[in-house]
Amino acid sequence: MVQLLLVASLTLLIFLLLIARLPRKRGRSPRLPPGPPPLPLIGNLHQLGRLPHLSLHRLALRYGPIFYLTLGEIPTVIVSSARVAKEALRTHDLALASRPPLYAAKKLFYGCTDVAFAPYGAYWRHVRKICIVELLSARRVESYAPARAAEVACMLGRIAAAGGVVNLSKLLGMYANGVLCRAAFGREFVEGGEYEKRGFQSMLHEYQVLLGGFSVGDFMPSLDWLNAVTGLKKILERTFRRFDEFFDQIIEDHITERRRRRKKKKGGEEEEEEEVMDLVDVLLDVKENESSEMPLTMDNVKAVILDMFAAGTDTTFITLDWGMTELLMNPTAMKRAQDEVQSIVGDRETVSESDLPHMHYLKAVIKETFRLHPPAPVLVPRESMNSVTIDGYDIPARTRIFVNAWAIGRDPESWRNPNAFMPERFLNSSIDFKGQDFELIPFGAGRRGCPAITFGTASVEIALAQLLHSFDWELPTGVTTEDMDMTEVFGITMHRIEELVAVAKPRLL
Ligand code: HEM
Repeated sequence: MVQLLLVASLTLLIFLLLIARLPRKRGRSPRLPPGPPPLPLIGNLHQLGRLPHLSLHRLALRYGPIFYLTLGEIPTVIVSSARVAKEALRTHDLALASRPPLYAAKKLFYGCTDVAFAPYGAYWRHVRKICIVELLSARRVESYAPARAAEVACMLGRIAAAGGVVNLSKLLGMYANGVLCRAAFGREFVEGGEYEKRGFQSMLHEYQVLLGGFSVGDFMPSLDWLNAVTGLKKILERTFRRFDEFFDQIIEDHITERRRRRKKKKGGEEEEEEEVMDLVDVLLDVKENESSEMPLTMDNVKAVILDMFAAGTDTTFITLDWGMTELLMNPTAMKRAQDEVQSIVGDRETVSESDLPHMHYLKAVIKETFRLHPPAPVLVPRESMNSVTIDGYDIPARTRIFVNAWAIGRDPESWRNPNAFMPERFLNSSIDFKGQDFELIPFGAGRRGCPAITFGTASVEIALAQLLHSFDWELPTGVTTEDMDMTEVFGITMHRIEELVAVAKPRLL
C-alpha cells in the first residue's frame, strides 16, 4: 500500500513537473485587419506625408474600411467609413482616447502638456475640464461676440479699402487670427501692429507647418536621434523659444494689468469700463484660485493658450476659405444663401448673431463645406491604450489609429453624388457635425472630440453671413470656375493650393 502510494505520488510529481516544463500554449495570434505589407518609410512617407488622406483613401478602396499597416516601426490602423468610425470612436471611446507622443508636439507644446496632444490620464482630464468649463463654455463663447463683431467690421473695412479685387484668403486668415487674439489676449490684431511686428502671424504659420511635417522619430522611435542630424530638432527649439518669449511677455502684461485693477478696486475706485475676461485672464484666475492636487504651472498655462491658437485659427480660416471658394464655383448656391441672409437681415448693415439661428441654408452651406473639406482631413491621431476588437479584428494596445474624415465625407455608401457641392442635402436631414452622426465628423467625436465646436462655428457663421450680406462676389475678369485649382495642400490642416482672389461689389449702397 505504502509502495503504491509512493509510486502514485512519484507519478503525480513527474506529471506536474512535465506540465510545468511543457511550453505554455501561446494565446491565439490576433486577427489583424487586412492591409498592405509593411510600408518602407522612404518613398511612402513622401507620398503619405504630402496628402495622407488621399493615399490612405486609395489604400482603403483596396483593403476596406479598416486596414492595418506598419508605418516604419509603428503599427497603424486606418478607419475610413462611418460604420467603423462609430465603433472605434463611440464603442471604444475610452480605449482609444490617448494620443501618440509626436516629436514636434513634444517640442512645441511644453512636453505635450496642452490639451490636444496630452496622453490620456489625470492631467489631460484636468486641462480638458478647464477648457470645457472655463474657456470654451457656451457662456464664454457668447462673451466673445463683440470680439467677433469687431473683427468682422475690420475685415469689411479691408475689403472696401481694396476697392474691387481682393485677396480673400489673406483677409480671412487675418480675421481668424484676429478673433483669437482678441479672445485670448484681449488685444486687437492690426496689420503692421504690435503682433505683426513681433512676427506673430509668421510664427503661427511656422507652427502649422512644423506640426504637419514629418519627423523620422514619429515612425521610427529608435531613430529619434536623426532629428538632430536633419536639423528638425534645432528648428523646433528655435520656434518654441520665439513663442515662449512672446507668451512670457503677454502673461507679464496681463499680470501687471491685473495688479493695477486690483489696486484700483482696493482704493474704492470704480472701473470706467466693464472688465472683459480674455482667455489668458481666465487661465490666470484658474491658476490662482486652484485648490486641486494638480495646480497649473505657468508652462501649462502657455501650453493651453498655444493650443487655442494652433487648433483654432487655421481651422476657422480653412472653413471660410473653402466655403467661399465653393460658393463662387456654385453661383446658384451663392444666390440662395444671399437671398436667405437678405430676407432675414433686410436693410440693416450688420448681421447680428441673433439672426444666425434662422439661416438654415447658410448652416447647410457650412455643413457641406465641412463634409467636402474637413480642415483636419485625417483626424488628430489616437493611440489605443489596451487591445480592442473593431469590426471583428483584434487591435493590439499601443496601435496608432487614423480616422480619415475626408474619405468618410465622400463615401458613396453614406452620400448620394458625394463629390458634388449640394448644401440642399442637409435641409431635410438631421445630420449634424457634433459627433453623433459619424458620416460627418469634421470635429472628431467622443471624449477626445473638439471641445470648441460652439466657438468654431460661431466665428465661421457670422463672418460668412456678413460677407454674403455686404457684397456680391465674382471671380476676377478672365477667370472661370474651370481655372480654379481645387488641389489641396496638407499640413496638419488642409488648405487649398491657391489663394482665393475674388471681386467684391458692395450690395448696400
Ligand atoms: C472649424 C473649426 C474647427 C474644427 C473643424 C476643429 C477640428 C478638430 C478636430 C478634428 C479635433 C480632433 C478630434 C478628435 O481627435 O476626435 C480637434 C481637437 C481640438 N480642438 Fe478643434 N476644431 C476647430 C476649432 C477649434 C477652436 C476654435 C479651438 C479653440 C479655440 C479648438 C480647440 C481644440 C482642442 C483643444 C482640441 C483637442 C481636444 C483633445 O484632445 O481633448 N478647435 N479639433
